Amino acid sequence: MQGLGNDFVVFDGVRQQIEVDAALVQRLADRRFGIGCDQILLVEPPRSPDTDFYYRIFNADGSEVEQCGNGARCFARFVRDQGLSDRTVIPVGTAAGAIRLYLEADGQVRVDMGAPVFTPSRLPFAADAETPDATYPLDIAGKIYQIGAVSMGNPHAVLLVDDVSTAPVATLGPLLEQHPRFSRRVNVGFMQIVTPAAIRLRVYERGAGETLACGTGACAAVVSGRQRGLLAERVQVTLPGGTLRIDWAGQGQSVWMTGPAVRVFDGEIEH
Ligand SMILES: N[C@@H](CCC[C@H](N)C(=O)O)C(=O)O
Repeated sequence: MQGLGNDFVVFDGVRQQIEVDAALVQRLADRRFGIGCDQILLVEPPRSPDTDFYYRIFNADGSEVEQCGNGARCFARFVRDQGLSDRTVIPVGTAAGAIRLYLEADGQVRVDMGAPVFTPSRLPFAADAETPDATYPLDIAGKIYQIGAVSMGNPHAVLLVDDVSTAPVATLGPLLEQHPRFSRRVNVGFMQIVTPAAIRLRVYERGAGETLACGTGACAAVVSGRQRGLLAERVQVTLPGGTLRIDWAGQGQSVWMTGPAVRVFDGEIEH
């Protein structure tokens, strides 16, 4: 499946027993020797009575993580297409808490991603104290960059750039992803503000490298832009793979993400 070109192998772990480990994920995610994907998603039975499913996410490098926005939209499309659910509103448990997926009449999927978290220790990010705009100076290879630090269930660092097309994603991305102040690594967003209602964004993802789109990255960028007083409540986020709509009313409120989710092919894996 794919959401704006951020691609996934999705497993039905409700009807079949599946053991996923890092070696299997790395093998399947390999674009030359495997199927190829940015993340592997696992649909599992619910772990609490207020949810219909449990959603697990593995990066291409084998690491299991807390949240994935584009994957959440694909998750909704998958459980409907596979006949695992006939609902249009689907509550789903994740390692980062419950989210709600809404299958819209026009084919788009809208997701209540929950409220962002700014407390540095909850990303985790090493900082003396939380700042009002959630930005922090960070020394990267001897140069100071001002980054926004936001958790959308998973950790994000957001940098402002003048032009995303020339942003140093391939060089600065990995240095920031592995920065020692982010003890569990971090997803790195490079955000260009076009107008208060439109941004361009590229994301160097933890455990996957630069992807064509990152849903939680889009949410984190809009939240960080709003915390800095630069963005409106509704923002069109243009990523290399397409456009997402992100809505965030402010502190304590859920971030809403709306966009497409596409099944590319079905298959069986022999083992
Ligand atoms: N592509 C995703 C995010 C996947 C997880 C991320 N790389 C992490 O390690 O937190 C999205 O659409 O949000």
